[in-house]
Amino acid sequence: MAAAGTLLHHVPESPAAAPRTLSGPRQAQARRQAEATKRKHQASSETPPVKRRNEASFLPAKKAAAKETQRTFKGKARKTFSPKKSLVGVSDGPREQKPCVRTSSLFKNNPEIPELHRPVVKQVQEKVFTSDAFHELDLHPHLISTINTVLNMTSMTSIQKQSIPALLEGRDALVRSQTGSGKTLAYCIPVVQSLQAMKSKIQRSDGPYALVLVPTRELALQSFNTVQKLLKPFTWIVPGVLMGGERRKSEKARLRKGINILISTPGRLVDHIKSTKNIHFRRIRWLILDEADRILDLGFEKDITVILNAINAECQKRQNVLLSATLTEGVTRLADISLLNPVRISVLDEHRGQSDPKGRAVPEASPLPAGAEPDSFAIPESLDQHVTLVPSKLRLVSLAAFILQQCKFEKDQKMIVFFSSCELVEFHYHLFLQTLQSRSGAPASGPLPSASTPLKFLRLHGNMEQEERTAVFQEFSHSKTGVLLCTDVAARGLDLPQVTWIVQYNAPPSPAEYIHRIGRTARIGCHGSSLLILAPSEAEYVNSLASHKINISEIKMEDILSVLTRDDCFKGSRWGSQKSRAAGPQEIRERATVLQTVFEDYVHSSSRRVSWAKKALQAFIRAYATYPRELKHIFHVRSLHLGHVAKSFGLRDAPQNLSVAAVKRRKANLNRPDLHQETQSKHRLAEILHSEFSSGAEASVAKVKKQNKHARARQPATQHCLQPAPSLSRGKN
Ligand SMILES: Nc1ncnc2c1ncn2[C@@H]1O[C@H](COP(=O)(O)OP(=O)(O)OP(=O)(O)O)[C@@H](O)[C@H]1O
Repeated sequence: MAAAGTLLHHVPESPAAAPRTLSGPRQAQARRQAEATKRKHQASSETPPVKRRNEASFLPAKKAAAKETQRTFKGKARKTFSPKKSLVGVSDGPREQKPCVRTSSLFKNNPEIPELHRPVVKQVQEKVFTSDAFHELDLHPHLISTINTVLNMTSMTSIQKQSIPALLEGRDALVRSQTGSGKTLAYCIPVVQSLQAMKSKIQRSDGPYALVLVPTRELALQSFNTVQKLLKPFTWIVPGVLMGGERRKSEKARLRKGINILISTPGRLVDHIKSTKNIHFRRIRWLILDEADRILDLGFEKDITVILNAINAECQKRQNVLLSATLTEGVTRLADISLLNPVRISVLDEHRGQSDPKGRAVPEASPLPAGAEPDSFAIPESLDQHVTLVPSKLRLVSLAAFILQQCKFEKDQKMIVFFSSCELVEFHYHLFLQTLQSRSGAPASGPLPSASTPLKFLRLHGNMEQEERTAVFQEFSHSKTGVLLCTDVAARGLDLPQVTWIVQYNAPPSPAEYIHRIGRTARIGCHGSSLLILAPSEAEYVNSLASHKINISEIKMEDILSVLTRDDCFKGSRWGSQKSRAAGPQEIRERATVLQTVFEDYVHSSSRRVSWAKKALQAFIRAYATYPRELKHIFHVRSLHLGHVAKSFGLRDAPQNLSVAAVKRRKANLNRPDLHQETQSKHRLAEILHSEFSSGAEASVAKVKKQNKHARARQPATQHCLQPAPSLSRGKN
């Protein structure tokens, strides 16, 4: 496979540039063509039309764009190398053997980018820290010294100051505070304090006293690490984590020996409830649901029902705590059923403004104030949120340019890019690895751009082996720079230090997920930024966010693409001999086209890669079809231009079979009116969520899926929709 350096030449500059795949008369012919092109090309680049160079608009009206394109190198290249004769592909050979490639009409026929009339809203804000120290709490002195010396923390955060005393009183609680505000310790400290103080000293063989459920394996590991640190002085209390992926046998052995504070993902725990004899919940005193709204969500309902039934069968009295940055009324209502007179703890601005003009947190836990909107979530004050509107064809180059801008030309940047599915992560990871990372910092010509940092890409999603997932998680955690491409598996709870940028390449399905994704930066008072990439047809999503008091400012696409002028890798041949000129819109377009060509060449260099890109495109469309009903008017598959979207997967044309498949599916649906569309998309969403957050017992999951499929086929259609968990369903009715 060709490295980036070899790819970044789109027009042959010399006879030697003819691809080595040709020989004899064809090669001579190609040479002649190349020379002719070069002459024509040079002629045009020597006298670039003044009008074009001074153009103010980056994305001109259709007509102008079409005219423009004919005169640019794209037009020339197209004219000289008609598709039939064009020598598609990449070269594995030395750099002088430059491929001549088909070019991409990136800037033609794009929809107009609308003016973004974003409403400015006042975001809900919370104060992170208090001036109160941990030693002011009634905690065991060894616990306080562990917090001070092992965790290096002295003052409490607002949510800790409110939660710890309330939980130590033995109350059930709903805890809501912004992302990165210290909710983990807000429940871990009371759990450890209460267990170490038990009159009859805990034995390992007693089994679990506290059960902590979290949605993902990485979060399970992270929470386990925190608990383990807090337990340093209390060696007789044993923590343990069940997170799937790991060998079930060793987990069984650990369960047999005894785990007193058990941290698990729901799926894995269900797996053990069903298959491990000696798991029991006789002594459970604490049940913690971290990221409670996620855990009580569609994808986990069945698992949670199994777990609650298992616990309720053995122990009735326990303290329940639900935490999340986005606890909504819906979740609260569900929680009311299993919680006993819970205290609602939140650190809202409204509180602060009314009762404490100095902005200190309210000292006592109290219910949400009457006027507070339950679905307006607090966002860290130091988080700058941005949005950019990018036509589908330009999405891929815009994302790549933004990564280059932040992570190559800025220092010490650490970025997380969210995608809607595992396939999309895999596709972009390999594409960027082979085109941007390989030889990154080694442009095809000219010196290294100043202040450039080598790019490092990592990826994380639910279809990876657990060992690799853990290794990536650790590597990205400890790394100062890098780009992590991931699904929502990394959206909740993960505390990855020093993340400076969050990019959402695919819009999230709900404001809550938006909050959690951006919440991976600007944690515990640090500064961070986020970028949401939307298509012009999706611009209204900004209003939808504003209705949840989410304030977001625009970055123009051309400002993102302009970074390409900082790296001569992306130089169009028209500018070949000219040095340091002011970058005009035309040059930026040419460079964006060169970059797109690099991607297209990579994808089209083998049929395997083409089908892989098609699969990724298919996955994108599948995920696009799962947006909830309230967002369907913004994100509807019908509004996707398949050909344009295909470009963002490096495909030169829209795959024919995709649309046929869609039509077939539509026809099939028409034949089966019993399959309600909404039910179907709910199923798809649930399946995606389930696979994303699977227990790790993949074989059994697949088996269960298969069984379910058969069972569904046998059941009447009305039963297809996911039934709410028995114990929770009453709350919904
Ligand atoms: N009192 C404190 N002083 C200093 N740092 C703290 C304190 N409490 C927690 N932290 C640190 O703040 C970071 C965020 O904490 P944590 O992960 O618990 O946030 P969170 O509220 O659970 O976030 P999310 O909603 O995203 O899950 C962690 O690195 C944690 O170690």
